[in-house]
Amino acid sequence: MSQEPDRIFAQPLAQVPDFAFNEDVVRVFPDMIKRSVPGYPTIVENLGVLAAQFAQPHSVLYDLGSSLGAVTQALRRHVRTEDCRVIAIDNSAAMVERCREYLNAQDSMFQELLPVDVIEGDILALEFQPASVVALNFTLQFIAPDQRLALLGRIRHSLLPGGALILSEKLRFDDTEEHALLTDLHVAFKRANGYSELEIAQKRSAIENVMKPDSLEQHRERLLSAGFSKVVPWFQCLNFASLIALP
Ligand SMILES: C[S@@+](CC[C@H](N)C(=O)[O-])C[C@H]1O[C@@H](n2cnc3c(N)ncnc32)[C@H](O)[C@@H]1O
Ligand SMILES: O=C(O)C(=O)C[C@]1(C(=O)O)C=C[C@@H](O)C=C1
Repeated sequence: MSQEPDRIFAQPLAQVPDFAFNEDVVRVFPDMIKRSVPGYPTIVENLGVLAAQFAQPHSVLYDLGSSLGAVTQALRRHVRTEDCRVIAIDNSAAMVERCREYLNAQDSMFQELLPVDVIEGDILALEFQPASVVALNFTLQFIAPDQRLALLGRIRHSLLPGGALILSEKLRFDDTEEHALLTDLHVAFKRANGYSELEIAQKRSAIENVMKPDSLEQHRERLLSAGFSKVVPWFQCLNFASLIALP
């Protein structure tokens, strides 16, 4: 389980392909996401702390778009509620394979962790079981915009009283100046983490067709349309935020 530094976009590419969660990305993903998403370690750890407040006995905790299982590991570090289990799901075979290795390593280091199932599958086709916590940590932005409301509706339907959806996303801003300022500051964050101008530019063109961020207002309105009763932002660092949505 070697972890490599992210150099995926370091060399000039004749044509930048669309970003995909393939084996090359899997190899560098922990480094990539930490150096690309301001606040990522804080969000992940506190997602576990939040989840412990919402977890209900005898229920499922979902990690949707689990990648290498960082959120699942945080859930297992913090949630002690009786008879809960985690279902982690991702449609990238390479991510799922490596995620299982990481979780086996966590199992061998700690006792009495929540049981976990790691499923290779599409969250749009998932039949949800009654859930107390659903985490969508930087996953909804990769779902086609016209599928987002239906997915959130199905999540809302599966949530038990007292549970919560925790949704983290990159944001866009309707105010042009605010959008430009926070985009520039995000570029400065990447530069400070060692990414070159070339890496930043090529990554931008790789993700622009596959990742479509919404504004905070769009998220709030869509969550309310999906049947959630309350939307509470609990974290924002530059143009990345995390929200709690209550059933
Ligand atoms: C930015 S990563 C999520 C990061 C991860 N949640 C974390 O906190 O480390 C987005 C993930 O969503 C997965 N994904 C995208 N669309 C999906 C879908 N329809 N069904 C399942 N997984 C999906 C991708 O394969 C990728 O691993
Ligand atoms: O906006 C960017 O440049 C990003 O790298 C963001 C982001 C994300 O938010 O998920 C995009 C793809 C990678 O998974 C890691 C980070």
